[in-house]
Amino acid sequence: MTDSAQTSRPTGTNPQVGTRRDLRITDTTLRDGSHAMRHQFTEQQVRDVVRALDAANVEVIEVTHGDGLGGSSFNYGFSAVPDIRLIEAAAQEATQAKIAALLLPGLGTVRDLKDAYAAGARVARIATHCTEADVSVQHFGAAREIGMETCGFLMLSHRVEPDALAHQARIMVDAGCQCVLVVDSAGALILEQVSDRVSALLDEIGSQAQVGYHGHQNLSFGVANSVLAHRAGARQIDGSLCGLGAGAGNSPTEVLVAVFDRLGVDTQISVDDILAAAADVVRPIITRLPWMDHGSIMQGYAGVYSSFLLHAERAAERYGVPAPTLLRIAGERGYVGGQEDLLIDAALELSGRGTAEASA
Ligand SMILES: CC[C@H](O)CC(=O)C(=O)O
Ligand SMILES: [Mn+2]
Repeated sequence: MTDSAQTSRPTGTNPQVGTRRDLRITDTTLRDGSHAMRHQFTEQQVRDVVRALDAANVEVIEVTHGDGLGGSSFNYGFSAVPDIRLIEAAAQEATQAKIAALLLPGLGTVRDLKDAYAAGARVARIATHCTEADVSVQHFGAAREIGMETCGFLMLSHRVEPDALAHQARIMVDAGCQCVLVVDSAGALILEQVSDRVSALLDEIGSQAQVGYHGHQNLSFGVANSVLAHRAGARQIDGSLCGLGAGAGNSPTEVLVAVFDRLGVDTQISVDDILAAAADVVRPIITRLPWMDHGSIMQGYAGVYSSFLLHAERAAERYGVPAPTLLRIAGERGYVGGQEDLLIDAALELSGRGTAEASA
């Protein structure tokens, strides 16, 4: 069966995207991958990866600290090189690709967004927790005003039902968002749980904006979920070379490209070039290859933000407790992005030392 036979959803009316390709794959090696690299990407590495992705004809390349603009901090980990320098370097290397910057309102500011635009970023990806789209309104407005294309990230999308997620997508679109992504931050969504969310979003916003999907591999469903997302009508899908990303990593871009090619879905990305980019450019620079291990599978199982993995491992080592147990607790308590410091409280509790010592 051809893909078009399986797809009955509208593709949205966003005039800026999706005109040439059946599906846009955005590569986030240089942003989500920054978590796995402890935010230590060098300018040369960014140049090399952008050159390879651009040559393979990837249309959008995301470049920022793992936690977005303004993420470089004591809480999230300092970057080796400031975001703006990396964006500038990326924009210099790209001949056809657009550079995207992620921003979490509260961590990054409208000022950061304008600086990113001045450095060459042309796509603004604004991320909020899946129930807090209202904090993104100002940022979408500012991004559209300066002429940036916009995407919205509804993070930890597994935590709410499809209708509630669609309501949040509506808030983003009304604010100027042109594509809302179902973001499976914990790698917790399984098959129909993705397509049901994509369908609900399309019912709500499909006449005005596109819908996309961003997957993680914690339960190993990133690629399969991406196929179902596309069949449900998603027209933008995220991937990362070698799966480099938080938790067990992202859906590997090179696998997505090969799979969609075999399904007859046109991404306009060269299979040979993207395989070479993963094997020859990214694999050699990876200091820790994300994998489905004890901790990251627990994240998928318990529904925990993927970027908590390294924070949990550090707290576990410091207080002599098991990281997977800490992550399970984070899931049970419903911690969200920004609450990384609570992992330290949980580690203290687990170690029997109580939380009072945290401030001692
Ligand atoms: C900015 C935090 C986070 O890494 C965004 C993201 O990629 C996700 O929620 O999956
Ligand atoms: Mn992610």
